[in-house]
Amino acid sequence: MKTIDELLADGVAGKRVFVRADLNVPLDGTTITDDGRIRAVLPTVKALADAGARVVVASHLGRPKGAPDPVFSLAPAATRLGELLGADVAFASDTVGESATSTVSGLADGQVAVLENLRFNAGETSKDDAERAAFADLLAGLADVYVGDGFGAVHRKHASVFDLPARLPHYAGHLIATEVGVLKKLTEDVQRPYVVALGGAKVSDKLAVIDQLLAKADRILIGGGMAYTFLKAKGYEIGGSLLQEDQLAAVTEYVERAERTGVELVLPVDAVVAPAFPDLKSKAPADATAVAADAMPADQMGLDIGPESRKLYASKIADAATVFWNGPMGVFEHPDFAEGTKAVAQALLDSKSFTVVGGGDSAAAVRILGFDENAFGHISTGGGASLEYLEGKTLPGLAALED
Ligand SMILES: Nc1ncnc2c1ncn2[C@@H]1O[C@H](COP(=O)(O)OP(=O)(O)O)[C@@H](O)[C@H]1O
Ligand SMILES: O=C(OP(=O)(O)O)[C@H](O)COP(=O)(O)O
Repeated sequence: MKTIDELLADGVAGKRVFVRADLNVPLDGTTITDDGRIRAVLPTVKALADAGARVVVASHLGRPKGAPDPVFSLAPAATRLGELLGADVAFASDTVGESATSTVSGLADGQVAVLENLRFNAGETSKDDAERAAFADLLAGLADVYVGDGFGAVHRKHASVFDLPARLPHYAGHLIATEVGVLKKLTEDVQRPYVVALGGAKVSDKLAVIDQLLAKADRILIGGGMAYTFLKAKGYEIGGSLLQEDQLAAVTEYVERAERTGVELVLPVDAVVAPAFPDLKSKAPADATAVAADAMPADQMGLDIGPESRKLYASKIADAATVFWNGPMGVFEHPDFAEGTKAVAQALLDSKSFTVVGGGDSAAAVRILGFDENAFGHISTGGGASLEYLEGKTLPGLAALED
């Protein structure tokens, strides 16, 4: 894989360089609540701009449905990128249309532009190769060189991640090079006990990775939204909690396989429940109570691991040599459901292990809840991406950067 250092050594002055970033930041309206992913791509954008490139930054944000949707505009991220760079950043109000074309052709050497959300175009995420290729052709028209630096999206076979690099000279940016460098160590030479803590809301994606992780980790702790599919599979009432019905049989098999192979698969013994999903804006009290995992009322939903689970998970992390954690244990954005995530973050810091925290929301949670991000071994900008890398999968966005 060629890195940006080679590109810079060859000279990029005057060239249009397409930087596929992951600027998928958490938003409260148009306010960015954590800008970690924007800061993470700064070294690449700055190095290119300083070298006189015309830098075209592109990203997805959220999961719009292949058409423009103002809720998912990248405009706030473009503004923040400009503030962090200390320079004006142009913003194109579309991705491959008139605004993008004129914005890119108006760039002077050393200037930066951000395109509107890639996922406003159905071709970006299409499963149809031809539809993706057609969109990648349009993107390729905007640039001379491609730099892949959106680590959080390298597990997606999307046009800007997978198809576009094939059409342009391509290089890995600083962020991807750093992320892969750290995660590679966890696949090659992991110190044991190796504990993996999983949570979050992308339940379907994350349940699927357990299949491979069972062969790699010594202990897997299950929290967040995915816990309830396990509890349901045990026959428990889970009320209105998140449920991945089509994976009930798979999780039953995971539990059996873990028992057979001596992997500890640890489930919550209690949960913090409430009658409805909390208001994350007002943060009004949510009528939360802690109940045993096998006593969840049918008219409530599980929104965090409970106090006994917090102690249990901390004890399972305490003697680890390596911990990989992806996915908040609960709806940490609301104070009534943040304790599980806080307890796991604290347990990582209290252990003497090498700690890796992965995922946009997990990394944001660590910072928003007041932990010192530098106290962790590595904070990865990708959750699904780092998990799939640790599974040993070939990631489309990394394969596409190979020579
Ligand atoms: N029990 C739960 N029910 C619903 N949402 C949850 C639950 N636990 C955690 N979450 C949500 O999971 C989200 C993060 O999930 P995800 O995107 O999978 O993590 P990451 O970005 O770290 O990979 C957070 O916004 C949090 O509110
Ligand atoms: O937030 C992301 O992934 P993550 O939640 O696994 O860290 C990436 O931006 C990828 O987004 P996607 O899961 O909508 O493809």
